[in-house]
Amino acid sequence: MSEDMRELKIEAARAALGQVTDGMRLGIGTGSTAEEFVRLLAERVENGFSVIGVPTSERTARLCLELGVPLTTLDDTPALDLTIDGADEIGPGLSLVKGGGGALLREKIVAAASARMIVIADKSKMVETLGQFPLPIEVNAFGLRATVLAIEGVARELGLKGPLAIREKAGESFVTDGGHLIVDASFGRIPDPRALANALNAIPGVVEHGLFLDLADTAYIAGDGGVRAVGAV
Ligand SMILES: O=C(CO)[C@H](O)[C@H](O)COP(=O)(O)O
Repeated sequence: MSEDMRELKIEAARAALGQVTDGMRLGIGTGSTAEEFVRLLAERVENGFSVIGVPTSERTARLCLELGVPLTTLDDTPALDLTIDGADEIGPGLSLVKGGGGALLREKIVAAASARMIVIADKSKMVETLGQFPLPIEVNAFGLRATVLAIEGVARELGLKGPLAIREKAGESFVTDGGHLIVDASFGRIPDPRALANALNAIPGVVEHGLFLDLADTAYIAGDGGVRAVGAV
């Protein structure tokens, strides 16, 4: 990642930090942009700021523990004030594609348990139509081939085309924190994300998918001209 790109992620994270107030219960996202947020948050915590966070992945949990950000679980703290997370694509109405880092299931559970969700990203994530980034679909390993066939079936019905790939890491199937697999669907364009989300939700082997609809309230998008807020501020 270039230094300029990292700087944009830090700027977006800094804007989101401005919305965090003392005592908040936070959902803490996953990915390189969310990690810049964790680093900034840790500096505030070191200076006496009191927050408690629910991490959306083991990776984020490790970074928080390393930097001294206090953590809790959703079982102990089931209602959160604010979740701050990155995204792979940000489309119309703050519809999102998430899951590039494979944490979409916990990310969605945490976002849904939060009163508010702020997305932080550099400007490259803004798109007119979702789908250029392959859509991550978390699936149960049991019946994988049947589930892939079912996903192909709903895609066909919705006029979507494009290969489905089982995600791999270091030559092995990638396994999520929840013990599931990820199917990356390269549809290219998803004109009706809601129809696709509903159809995927109806497939038993699909655990969750990376379409985040009606979850994000605000996005801080960093570009050359500074940080732009989209949505409610
Ligand atoms: O959904 C995610 C992880 O599951 C991330 O938020 C998404 O992949 C963006 O990551 P980055 O900030 O590194 O671009």
